[in-house]
Amino acid sequence: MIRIIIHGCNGKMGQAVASAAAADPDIQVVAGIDKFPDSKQNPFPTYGSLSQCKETADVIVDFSTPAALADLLAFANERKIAAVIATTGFSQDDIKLIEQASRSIPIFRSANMSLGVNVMLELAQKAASTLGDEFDIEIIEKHHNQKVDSPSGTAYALADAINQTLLNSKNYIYGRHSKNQRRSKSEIGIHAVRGGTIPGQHTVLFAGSDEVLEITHTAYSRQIFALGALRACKYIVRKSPGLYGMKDMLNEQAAVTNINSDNQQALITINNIPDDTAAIAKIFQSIAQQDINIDMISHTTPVNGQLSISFTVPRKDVGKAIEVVNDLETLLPTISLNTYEGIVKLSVEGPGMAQQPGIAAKVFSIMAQQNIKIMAITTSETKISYIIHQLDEKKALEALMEAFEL
Ligand SMILES: NC(=O)C1=CN([C@@H]2O[C@H](COP(=O)(O)OP(=O)(O)OC[C@H]3O[C@@H](n4cnc5c(N)ncnc54)[C@H](O)[C@@H]3O)[C@@H](O)[C@H]2O)C=CC1
Ligand SMILES: O=C(O)C1=N[C@H](C(=O)O)C[C@H](O)C1
Repeated sequence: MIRIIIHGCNGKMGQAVASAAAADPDIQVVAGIDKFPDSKQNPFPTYGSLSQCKETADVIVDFSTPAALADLLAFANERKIAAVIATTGFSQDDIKLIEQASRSIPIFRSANMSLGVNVMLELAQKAASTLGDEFDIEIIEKHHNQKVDSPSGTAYALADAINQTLLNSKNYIYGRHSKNQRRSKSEIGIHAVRGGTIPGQHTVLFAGSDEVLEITHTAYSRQIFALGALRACKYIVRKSPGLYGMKDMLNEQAAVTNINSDNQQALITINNIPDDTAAIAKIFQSIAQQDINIDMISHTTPVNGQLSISFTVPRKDVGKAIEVVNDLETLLPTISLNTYEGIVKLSVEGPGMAQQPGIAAKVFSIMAQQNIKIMAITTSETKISYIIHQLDEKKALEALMEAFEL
């Protein structure tokens, strides 16, 4: 159970977080803080200031106002509890304060807790990297008539992400009222619309010659932000001091999304190959000439001028592959061959693996605990593949699935 304090609990978002928390069996709201503590009836103690709050908590979640930041950070630091900061409208000095505090406590900060906007940030960066030099970029955000800060924190986050992709070559222009001059190429225009109850909409518009690309995210309720904030609480509570954001959380959660096993492969190891690239090329050329498809390749570093190479081929082609290697013995007399047909290739993959250290350590620790021997390993940015004996397949898969909660 994670115990949270909601800072700004009587506001629109504070109330949305309280409702989402009530429906989450892993979260308990131990207290709320609000400048107007009596403006709502809450099922948890509600105080007018942080200094009155004596409840013990794991995380403080902030949807309040930038003016409350210093007290919030002092409270979290004194109690040594993590903070999820969702408030927007911070100044550069405020952001420095948050960075400073994150040296002592774990802090999660995001101007937008929804999943969609965080995918949108990446889409906008991708579009900017292709279109940015030739297309004009404008950001339009629409929010309810109670919103105080303008432009929205999300609009800034989108502009910053795009500008970073474009090597900070753009400057921001906020509206064009009374500017009687043409738009320059180096601008990102940012425009805020306020009205009614709109929970939040952001559009990035790439306008080119005779074509326009628009990327739009629409929030239909505040629940998406509340659920994102609770997800952030569960993430930040087990972190060491530092500043974290949605990208860190989503990458970590996407570090391993898939585990596959393939028992249609055989492993071939060629030992004592001369440490000569031409010899390695010759081996793979000969195999290719027989139309044999190779999957994994791993090799040892040379010792005494010789190395070993292991690779997998479809089981049906093992006979052909052995013949090829035997035929090479005249040209490469030192080589010797081992084949293993009773093997399985396991692949552990996930798009966030590239940004997440420790996945290989976790995978192979699990294999070690299960006493499973590893016969070959290859990796890509998003995948670790390795060979084990087929008798170990079931216990390896069960242990991996449990450890990565798949
Ligand atoms: N990161 C995200 O995904 C989202 C962020 N927000 C941001 O959250 C903030 C709050 O938004 P809303 O709930 O719509 O505003 P709101 O005005 O409805 O709520 C703010 C609450 O904070 C309280 N408050 C003001 N000063 C305080 C202080 N010194 N100590 C404690 N409480 C104080 C107010 O009394 C109010 O109840 C805004 O900055 C908004 O932009 C809003 C939605 C999503
Ligand atoms: O104030 C709001 O409502 C919202 N604020 C955040 C922002 O400023 O970007 C996030 C969301 O758009 C709703």
